[in-house]
Amino acid sequence: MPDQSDAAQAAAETQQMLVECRALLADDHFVYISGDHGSGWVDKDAIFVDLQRVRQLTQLLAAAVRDLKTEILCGPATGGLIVAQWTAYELGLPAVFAEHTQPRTSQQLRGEFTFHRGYDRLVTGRRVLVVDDVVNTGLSVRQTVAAVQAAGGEVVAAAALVHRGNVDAAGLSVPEYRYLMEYDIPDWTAAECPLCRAGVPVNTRYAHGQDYLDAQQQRAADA
Ligand SMILES: O=P(O)(O)OC[C@H]1O[C@H](OP(=O)(O)OP(=O)(O)O)[C@H](O)[C@@H]1O
Ligand SMILES: O=C(O)c1cc(=O)[nH]c(=O)[nH]1
Repeated sequence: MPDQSDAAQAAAETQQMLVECRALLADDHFVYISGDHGSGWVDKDAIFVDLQRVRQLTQLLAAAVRDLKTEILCGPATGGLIVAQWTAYELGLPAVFAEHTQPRTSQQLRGEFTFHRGYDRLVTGRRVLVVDDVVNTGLSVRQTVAAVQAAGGEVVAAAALVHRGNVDAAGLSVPEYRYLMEYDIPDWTAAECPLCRAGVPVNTRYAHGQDYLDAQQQRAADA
């Protein structure tokens, strides 16, 4: 376990890098992959285009998980895949990814994460670290954990660059959960969203706003 001053230093460095690339968005109306809504968004796409920054962030994450005696890393595609691969490189370990190949439905913005490409065989009997870029409701990590366990892997922990403040290790179904920084911005289920009630337009440039509006239209057409 990294000591507290190292963790505080890593959080400060992470926050500074995310502010520099304008990845921390607030005071708007976003739709998340879980279907929840919120006023903030961690724009990981602004991080991933700068490989020096990805390298620095994943060096910090690697330092935070080095003691876990992991044998292989696994992330949900797409953001988790990128962070899992770069972190694995820093640790000198292999990495695989889970992906959602089922199409989006009018009820769900995406399908479930499962293994393809024979990657299930690479986690069988191994100590696995599940890695995501941002953990919000934890749905993506939980589905990835379930895929690893179904394949006979042992999940030792989950790790992320950014924790949105909504879930803990128990909620992720993992023994330990480590992250570099917390960005705790309000979010709600779609039904309880005060921004919807106030008529604030959904942001369609970032996050999943456009898919949400398309699905709404589809439901109206199906009714
Ligand atoms: O904790 P959760 O509620 O599951 O939310 C977090 C997930 O949402 C994002 O993925 P997203 O589907 O937005 O995009 P991506 O395909 O670019 O990773 C992010 O990369 C995490 O995987
Ligand atoms: O819940 C999500 O989908 C999510 C939230 C967030 O802040 N950033 C992100 O990339 N995904």
